[in-house]
Amino acid sequence: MNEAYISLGSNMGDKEEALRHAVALLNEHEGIRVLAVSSIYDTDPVGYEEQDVFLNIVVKIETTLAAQPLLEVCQKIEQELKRVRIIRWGPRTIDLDILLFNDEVIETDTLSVPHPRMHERAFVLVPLMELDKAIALPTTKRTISEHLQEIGDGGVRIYRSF
Ligand SMILES: Nc1ncnc2c1ncn2[C@@H]1O[C@H](COP(=O)(O)OP(=O)(O)OP(=O)(O)O)[C@@H](O)[C@H]1O
Ligand SMILES: Nc1nc2c(c(=O)[nH]1)N=C(CO)CN2
Repeated sequence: MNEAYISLGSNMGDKEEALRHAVALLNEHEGIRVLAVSSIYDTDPVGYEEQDVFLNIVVKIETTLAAQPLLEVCQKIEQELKRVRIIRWGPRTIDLDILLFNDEVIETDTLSVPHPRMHERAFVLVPLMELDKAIALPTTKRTISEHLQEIGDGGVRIYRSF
């Protein structure tokens, strides 16, 4: 059995509904069980700033899937939510990123784990910290709380519990 952490973010339409739907779809997959979900956080956009605020969460899962098939499930969920939203209620979006997969370091054309930008993103570290403070990145050998101390909380604030 593998253990993984996935970051989910949404900044269009009914963001909370998109997060809840994506978590339900993950949990409905026969090879995936959602073990824990962080609170929902309100986060200012990082990178391209001329866009709406995000809601972000992190989930902890156990899975019989290897990392690459797990990525494919995440991408299918992204497509599914985009497709449904566009048809029914206009554009919506959701992003799923694999943060950690066991304590493995994976570097392929399609997948980098740990996610290469996770340790510089408060919208990832703050919710992840809620689930597991002590976990260390196999690349930097530093804990989530050490990385968070370095970058600060970035104004990330709790929106509500999941
Ligand atoms: N750990 C990972 N989790 C999810 N996708 C990954 C990961 N590592 C590499 N990728 C690749 O990244 C691509 C997704 O890129 P996308 O344009 O959605 O990036 P983004 O989510 O906007 O930005 P960022 O990667 O900085 O969060 C996927 O096609 C996937 O193959
Ligand atoms: N606050 C926040 N900013 C972002 C996010 C996100 O999920 N939350 N995702 C991005 C691309 O993956 C880029 N910027």
